[in-house]
Amino acid sequence: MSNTEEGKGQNVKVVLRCRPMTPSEAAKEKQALRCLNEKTVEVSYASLGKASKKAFMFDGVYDQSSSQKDVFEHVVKPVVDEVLQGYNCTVFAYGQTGTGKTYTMEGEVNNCGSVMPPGAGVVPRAVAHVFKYLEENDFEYQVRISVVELYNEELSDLIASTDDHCTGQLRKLRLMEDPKKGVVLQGVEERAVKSAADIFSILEGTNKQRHTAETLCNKQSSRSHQIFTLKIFMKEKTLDEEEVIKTGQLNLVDLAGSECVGRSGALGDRKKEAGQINQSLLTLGRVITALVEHQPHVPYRESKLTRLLQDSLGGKTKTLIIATVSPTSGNIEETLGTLDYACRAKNIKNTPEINQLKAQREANGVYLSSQKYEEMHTEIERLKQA
Ligand SMILES: Nc1ncnc2c1ncn2[C@@H]1O[C@H](COP(=O)(O)OP(=O)(O)OP(=O)(O)O)[C@@H](O)[C@H]1O
Repeated sequence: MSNTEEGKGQNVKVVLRCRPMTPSEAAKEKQALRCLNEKTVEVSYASLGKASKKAFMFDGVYDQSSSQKDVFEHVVKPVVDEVLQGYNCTVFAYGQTGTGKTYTMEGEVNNCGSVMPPGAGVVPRAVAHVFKYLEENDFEYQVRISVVELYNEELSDLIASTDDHCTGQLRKLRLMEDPKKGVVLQGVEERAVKSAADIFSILEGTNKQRHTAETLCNKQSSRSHQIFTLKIFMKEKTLDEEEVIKTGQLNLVDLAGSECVGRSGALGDRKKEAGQINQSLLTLGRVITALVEHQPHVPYRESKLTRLLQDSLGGKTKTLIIATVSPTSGNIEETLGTLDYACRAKNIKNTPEINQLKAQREANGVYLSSQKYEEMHTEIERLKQA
């Protein structure tokens, strides 16, 4: 994602990751997916009794042999670097249940220290990369995180719920429209953190919280969305001793399993699927269609997920989608659905802006208007004292 495209419109970036076969799949199923090169995948399937093949192109294709480190270094690290430059960025994992969304986004979160375990996914690696950068550079910074779960159109604050000492009740949140900030999560806990280790220990708590609640209300992880947000405020001095304030926000989203939607649902057959499907995921599909087809109305307001992530789809945020698929012939219909969906999403255009301000970019950073500078300065001071 290049800075030169700022303000001009930039397509959502979409990469594909295919997980390995499990031993039982390998014993009885055929491989239906083949990576032809680093950007193209070919799928083999039967259509009307005839063997067919179809190729799909993405901004990157990661096959069964790709490691967690490969995916982070090639695809996500450049996005995190943009956040450190003062952009808002979102990374979504989208795909059928069991195809590796949680593995890709979280992977092994426990035991992450200065050396990442090979299984560590996007979240711990992004966190470690952010703090390495902040600690290596000599400037003031503030980092705050929130962890929110969306299930059945109900938003819960997983950090605040952890403080409720395992009552099994999740702290509910409301979405509100703020005239200045747009859609905000009223009362969400944005926890100030001083190190990557602080975040890893919070995530151990939120994961436990999620599992406790899951057992109590018989929730399936494949039906809930999890949104991890990291906000960074940085105060730097230029060579001329001028103060520069940058802020960046990174949203890392592990979506619900896409089979909850079904292909007919994504096309708008609302009646048939009502009550069974995930409203947010269904609306996400409709929002993508509306944006790609340049429809006059984009139905962001029809679900909480799309309201929350409105800026990531057609807005000022830089967005990356990691579509995950299974390689087996048994999952071919879902795989084709994911590939179609992900290909369409490549056509969404965002118009990234630094901090959503008309900031002037110069060699040493981002210069803000004095009024905005004062606003941000006050906000940083407020956060420090909180
Ligand atoms: N690239 C991969 N390499 C090795 N194992 C993987 C990979 N992707 C997924 N797996 C394994 O496959 C299983 C399912 O993965 P995961 O739970 O991440 O799927 P999911 O898409 O998040 O499912 P759900 O929608 O139900 O939450 C896990 O045991 C995971 O460890």
